[in-house]
Amino acid sequence: MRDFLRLLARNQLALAGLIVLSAVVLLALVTPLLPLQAPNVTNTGDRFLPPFTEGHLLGTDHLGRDLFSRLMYGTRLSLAVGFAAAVIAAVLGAAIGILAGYYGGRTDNVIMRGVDMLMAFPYILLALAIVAALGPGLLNALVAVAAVNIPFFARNIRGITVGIAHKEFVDAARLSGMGDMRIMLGEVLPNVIPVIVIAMSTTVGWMILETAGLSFLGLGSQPPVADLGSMLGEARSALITNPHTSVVPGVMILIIVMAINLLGDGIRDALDPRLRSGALTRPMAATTVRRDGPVPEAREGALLDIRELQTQFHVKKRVYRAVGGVDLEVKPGECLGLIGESGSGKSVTALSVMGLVASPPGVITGGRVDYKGTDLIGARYEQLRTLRGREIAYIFQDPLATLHPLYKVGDQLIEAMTAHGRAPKEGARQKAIELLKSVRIPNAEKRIDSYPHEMSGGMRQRAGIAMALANDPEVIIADEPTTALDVTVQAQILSLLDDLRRSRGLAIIFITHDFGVVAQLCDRVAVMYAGRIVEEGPTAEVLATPAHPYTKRLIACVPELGEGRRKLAAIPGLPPPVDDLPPGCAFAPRCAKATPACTEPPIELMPFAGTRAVRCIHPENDAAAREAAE
Ligand SMILES: Nc1ncnc2c1ncn2[C@@H]1O[C@H](COP(=O)(O)OP(=O)(O)OP(=O)(O)O)[C@@H](O)[C@H]1O
Repeated sequence: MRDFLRLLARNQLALAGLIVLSAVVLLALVTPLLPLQAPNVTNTGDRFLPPFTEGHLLGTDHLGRDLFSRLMYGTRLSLAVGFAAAVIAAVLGAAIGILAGYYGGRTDNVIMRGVDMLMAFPYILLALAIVAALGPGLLNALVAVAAVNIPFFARNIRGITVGIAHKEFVDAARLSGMGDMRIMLGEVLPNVIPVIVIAMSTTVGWMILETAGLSFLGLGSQPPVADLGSMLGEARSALITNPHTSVVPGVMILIIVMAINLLGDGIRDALDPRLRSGALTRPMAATTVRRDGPVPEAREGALLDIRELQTQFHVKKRVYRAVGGVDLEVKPGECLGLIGESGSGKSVTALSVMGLVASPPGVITGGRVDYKGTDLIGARYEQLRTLRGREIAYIFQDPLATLHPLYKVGDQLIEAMTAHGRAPKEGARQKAIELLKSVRIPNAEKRIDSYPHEMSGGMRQRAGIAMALANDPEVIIADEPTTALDVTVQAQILSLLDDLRRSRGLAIIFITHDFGVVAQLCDRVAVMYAGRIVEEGPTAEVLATPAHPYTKRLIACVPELGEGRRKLAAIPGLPPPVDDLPPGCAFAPRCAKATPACTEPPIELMPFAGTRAVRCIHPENDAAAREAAE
């Protein structure tokens, strides 16, 4: 709540709306206590007095009634009716939406078709029809305004409930024996409340306007009682001769509705974390590049050479240094493992290669990614587009997130092959079947016509690999492609990738948390911590004699079969937040070997034991590694 208020207060327009609305509501609440003239007492001798006449701050209306007093009482009534209508519409609409979305099937059909029928009428006609049936009066106007707004809430909430009703936590609640009502109130409702609040805050202004509209037509508040709409209606005949009688309620309606809308927008932004972080802004086709320093030279012999890569996220005034100067290279036919704790920057490094980090908020602020002599960081979007998928392909952890749920796997494979215009459309289906066979999908001729949801997790992952292979790429970047799979399927996929790189000379960057996978597949391994490479070298050497204390602790965390008595040595503490990295070695606060020198910047990646590199001034196994190297 405190966070929400802080965020709301940061939005100056919303804050202005909040202040104005609070002032109006406060005045409306204390109106009966103020020494105002009676709002409904007529005095025809004082008709149409102009504003600032003595005793009448805003003048008088056509019956000589004090406009200031009528304005205050009218505002009170309009606000009460508008808010009441909003609450009624929100409660009933949300209840209808939750019931329809939760039960689905026939219940959903019957309820939503009823809602559709209500929505098929122009809303003002519907409101007029309801008031005509119930008779004019403020209470009936309230019922009418609430009724015409119920479908808006019902549709919104139903849509969200449909998504939530099939989530795992709802299934878990069902399995724990909870009844439908308890699940709806305890599991679904808390998840839709922010949406209800947002919808209410943005619609309450309409409802005040709609009530004012009905009163203006004489169907809402009845004389002599004033609300803002009826005041406008009564002032209609004197619009030209005595404009102040209409300007006074008109300006008040404008102030209230503007304040509510500004506040509503602010509430929506503060409640939605994606809007705050810029995640909902449409990302650009390629990551923004803002390199201030010199661009490093590429090294000889590498197919893909990442040099001093720096990628940051700029969220408002905060800078998240997700990748802080990463150096990696991979040669044809080589597999490089990239390992590190969650949040260490592995995925952002991989996505930066092809400019796939969402901008905003992502920005590449330095370094070079060299592919066959081309600097991909500085490349134009058109150039990146021709290379994406065709020369450098990705395999992601969750194939469901990359496969389109509405298209058959085969069609998606064919699209991947023909998108770059390399493969002719004829014969593409046959090639797709061959691709599925090459990734060992059984019964590929039939499976090509399956939708992603009809395949098992392992099959989908293989289909993802087939898509990555569709254009015979030179480099594959695999971001934890086996984390979600069981060990047998994982082993099959790893041996498949191993075969492919040997037979096709593919270069693979394999991102993982798992040292077992690294040992099985990778020639070399790079260990990442807090956005930097802390150790790099041939896999067997790094695993046998880890040089960085972090690598050593990371390996010690891996359980070993048959070593049930060994105590797993968890690393104390947590990685540092990337928007507040410590100076010097980022691992120092968690390292048993740390000395004051470790906290003095900078600590470079230094050559170690011939073939390796380590970013540490007190490396482990120093002597052993040197001996092994000799
Ligand atoms: N949109 C964003 N805004 C701010 N920070 C972000 C954003 N996206 C990623 N980050 C930060 O960048 C850092 C690196 O994230 P990244 O996804 O590369 O980690 P990772 O090592 O791949 O983790 P995992 O193994 O869990 O996938 C993290 O600290 C993350 O919080």
